[in-house]
Amino acid sequence: MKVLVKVCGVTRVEDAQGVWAAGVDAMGLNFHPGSPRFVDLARAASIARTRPPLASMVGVFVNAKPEDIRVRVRECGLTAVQLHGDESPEDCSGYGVPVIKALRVRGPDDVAKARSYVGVGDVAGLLLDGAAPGYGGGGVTFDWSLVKQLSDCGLPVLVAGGLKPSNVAEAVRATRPYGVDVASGVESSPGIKDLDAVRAFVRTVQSLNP
Ligand SMILES: O=C(O)c1ccccc1N[C@@H]1O[C@H](COP(=O)(O)O)[C@@H](O)[C@H]1O
Repeated sequence: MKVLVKVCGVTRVEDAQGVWAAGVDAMGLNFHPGSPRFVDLARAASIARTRPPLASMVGVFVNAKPEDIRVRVRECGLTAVQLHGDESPEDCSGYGVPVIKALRVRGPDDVAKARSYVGVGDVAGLLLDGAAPGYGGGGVTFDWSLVKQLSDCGLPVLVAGGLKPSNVAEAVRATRPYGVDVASGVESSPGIKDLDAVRAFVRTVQSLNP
């Protein structure tokens, strides 16, 4: 199956246009105030208007208030929310769009914990990230061999954390994920996308598709 590409943490309309043109399937808007990729609502809405009709726009949230999430879903036309904090399974519904629950992986127990989100609320996918200090976007990989623990979980699994053009082929071969997600690995500085790197990343993933 085709491996989907999500590029996360776009902060400028011009970057968004270049990212879509590179052929990505999904884009992430980061609503975590602690992130260098944070976008306020007005900026997010203008970036969201660049979304091509069949592409996905995902809002990334960390322990956010449900009403704040719902406002951003509505105002930006988000097609999914990515909950990247300490949200419990009970926190994973009520936004009107599918939820991707992200978990930071230090070892097998964190992957096992991911199973507690399967079949719960609106959880439609799992995302495994490396465990850098902070909540995400830290550019740190994890042990990709752990992904197979979720092979029978019944949900799409995305792999993230420290991916870049030079290692994404290895990650895809090792995990055969539903999708890959990248933030810092395709940037010239935090929040500013390097479109050459985005294109190289997308080309590499596409070259591995059947
Ligand atoms: O990108 C961020 O700053 C961020 C902040 C808080 C939560 C999630 C964040 N991004 C997500 O982190 C992973 C991995 O990012 P990276 O490629 O290692 O930089 C990815 O899923 C982003 O969506």
